[in-house]
Parts: sequence; structure tokens; C-alpha cells
Amino acid sequence: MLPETTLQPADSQPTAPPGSAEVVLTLEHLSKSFGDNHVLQDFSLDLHRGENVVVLGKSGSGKSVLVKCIIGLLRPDAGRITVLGQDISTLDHEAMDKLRAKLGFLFQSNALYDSMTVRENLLFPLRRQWLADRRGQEKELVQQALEDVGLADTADKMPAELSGGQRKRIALARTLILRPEIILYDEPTTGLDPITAREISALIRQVQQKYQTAAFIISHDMDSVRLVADRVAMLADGRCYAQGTYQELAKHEDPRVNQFFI
Ligand SMILES: Nc1ncnc2c1ncn2[C@@H]1O[C@H](COP(=O)(O)OP(=O)(O)OP(=O)(O)O)[C@@H](O)[C@H]1O
Repeated sequence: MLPETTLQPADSQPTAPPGSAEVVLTLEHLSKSFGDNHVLQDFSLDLHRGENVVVLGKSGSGKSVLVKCIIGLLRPDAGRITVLGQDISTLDHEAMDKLRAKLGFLFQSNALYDSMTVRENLLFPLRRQWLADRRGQEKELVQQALEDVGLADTADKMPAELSGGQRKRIALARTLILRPEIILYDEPTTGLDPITAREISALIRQVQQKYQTAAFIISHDMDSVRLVADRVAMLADGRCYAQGTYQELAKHEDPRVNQFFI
């Protein structure tokens, strides 16, 4: 795990690295408005290799807009997004698609295909043309991904036969099969009971430690935030209002920050 960061004051500058690890994602001075609704206003944040950063913010503060900007579904009005060294505004459709293959996504909905077995769901992302180098290894990759999430014997099951927590694990396995360098988690524990939520949080840590992936995590579940976050960045007024470790933000003197931790 990376060394703990010191609390950064709210400002509009890109944040200082918490350690010597390579920066894999840089968000610089992002702004995004919908009409008069100025959702992002000079938002800046860095993510380092092997680091878990949780973005915290009230409902409607712009967390999903931020994720959509990172994956290229929305274009910021101003600012720059650099993913694995590439400024995404310069990429054509194909280059963006290739870059997306290095990003893993875990959506709230899990987005599994109900009519496919677990194995078929896991094989689906491998079908892309530029993943041809992994052809012939499919069986091993599926088995490894299922073992990584603790569900080695589910390959022939249908998603409907699995519990909510198991479906979440399978969705994570489908992400891991591409060996992503960065994983974006959208509220990974929402809708799960507290014990299952804790198991998923532990799994997020295990994935980080095993593969040295960086994770950009949106979460409201403070128990999960405490377990998974190396650093917490709070989104308010469209910018990175405060950031630091869980403990640092919990002790923050500004009630807008510490209210999340009560
Ligand atoms: N495509 C869009 N067109 C217009 N407004 C949008 C669009 N997408 C998001 N917004 C607005 O941007 C603001 C931020 O929305 P966003 O979904 O990012 O919030 P959030 O922090 O993810 O909220 P929650 O925690 O409830 O999911 C909201 O006011 C929303 O109405």
C-alpha cells in the first residue's frame, strides 16, 4: 500500500503525489456544465499505480459525471484527462476503445448477461480483436478470474442462480479477466447486506494487492470507504473540496467534510 497522504487543503491545483508511485490517471481543472448547472468547476485529482482513491460527495454533486468524463462518455467543457499517459481528448474512437480495455469497470448494476452462463459472461470481453494475443488461454483466464473472486466452481451457472454478492463477484471477475491497470468502481457495495458489503470491500483490497491495480471508487458506504480507501477525495461545489486519508477527513474541522463520517 502507498504511504499515507497528508491532508491537502482545498485548492484548484492538481494534487501532490502521495508517494513515488507513477500517476496513472490525472484529472486537471475539469469543468462540466449542463446549461446553468455547473456540475464540475475546476476539479483536479491524481490517481497513482496501486492506489485506491474513493470519491465522496453528496447526491447530485457530480460523481457520475466525473466517471463518465473519464471513460469518454461525456466531454468536459474545460480541463484535461490523462489516462495511462494519454490525453483522452486526442484519441480517436479506436484508440479510446483500446485504452478502455486497460480500464476495468464495475457498475452498480453488474451488467451481466442473464442469458449467458458465468463462463460465457467472462469470455465476452476477450472477444475483442486486439486481445487476440490471449487467444488459446481463455480456459485458464476464466478459471483464474473465478478463483480470484472466490467462486471457482460457478463457471456453468447462470447469473440468476447466484446471490447479489456472488453476481457482484462475477462482475468483478469479468473485469479482472482483462487485467486492467485501473478499475472504476461505481458504488460497489450498494444494495448488499452489511456482511456481503464487507466481503466485497475485502475483495477490492485483495485485487489491489494482488495485481497492483489503481482504483477510482465512488461510494456512499462509509464502512466500505474506511476499508478500501488509501485516500478519500471529497467532491463539493464542483471541485476537489478536501482530500486525505479516511482518518484525516473524519477529523476535518469543516462540517461539510466531517458530516460524512459521523
Ligand atoms: N446528461 C445530463 N444532462 C443534464 N444534466 C445532467 C446530465 N448528467 C448529469 N446531470 C446533472 O449533473 C448533476 C450531477 O449528477 P451526477 O449523476 O453526477 O451526481 P452524483 O454525485 O453521481 O449523484 P448520486 O450520488 O445521486 O448518484 C445533477 O444535477 C444531474 O442532474
